Amino acid sequence: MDLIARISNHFRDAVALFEHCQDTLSAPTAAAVDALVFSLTNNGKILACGNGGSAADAQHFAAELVGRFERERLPLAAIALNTDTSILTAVGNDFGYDRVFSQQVNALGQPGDVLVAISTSGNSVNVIEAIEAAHSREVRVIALTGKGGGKIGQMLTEDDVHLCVPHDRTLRIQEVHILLLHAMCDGIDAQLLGDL
Ligand SMILES: O=C(CO)[C@@H](O)[C@H](O)[C@H](O)[C@H](O)COP(=O)(O)O
Ligand SMILES: [Zn+2]
Repeated sequence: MDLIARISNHFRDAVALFEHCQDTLSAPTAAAVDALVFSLTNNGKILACGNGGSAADAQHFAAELVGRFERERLPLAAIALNTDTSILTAVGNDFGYDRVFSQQVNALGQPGDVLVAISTSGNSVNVIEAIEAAHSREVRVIALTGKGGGKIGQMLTEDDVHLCVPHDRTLRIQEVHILLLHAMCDGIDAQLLGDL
């Protein structure tokens, strides 16, 4: 296959997946927005975490909440748990990489907070342990997964929101995840500031 055809296939596959997710994930994403707005307007905060590309997504999302999305508004309380290299290296070195997020959820999480847990496989152990810590601290979980949801899909409660992208390729799942996170930012702004 030539390179242009190969790239063209990425567009075709992504469009098909986006159309499918439009039908299946719009309603659960609205539930995620409600959970985020309820937390943020009741003195809660948003914790976000993930590995690799999902780490980038978590910090991207936190930046849009603390800074701004499309409109000026008050800063919103959000922290990405994958950004502090001193915490990551100290906890990773002293206790193991599996604990790098749960240690921070245990340090920072309060009842009423929300953990946005991002894992395309649903099987990253440090994200799983962060969800366990969130459950033990009455922190609601919004999980962004793919590949059937993995172990994370099995451990979520009915208070949590599961946004599982029905695809097996990490790159496609990540592309939907960033759309979902942007849709959440837009939904939060619409709830707080009114429709554009
Ligand atoms: O961005 C990519 C691949 O597109 C990678 O960096 C990817 O995020 C990493 O392999 C992660 O460790 C995968 O973890 P997860 O999504 O399965 O939790
Ligand atoms: Zn990637």
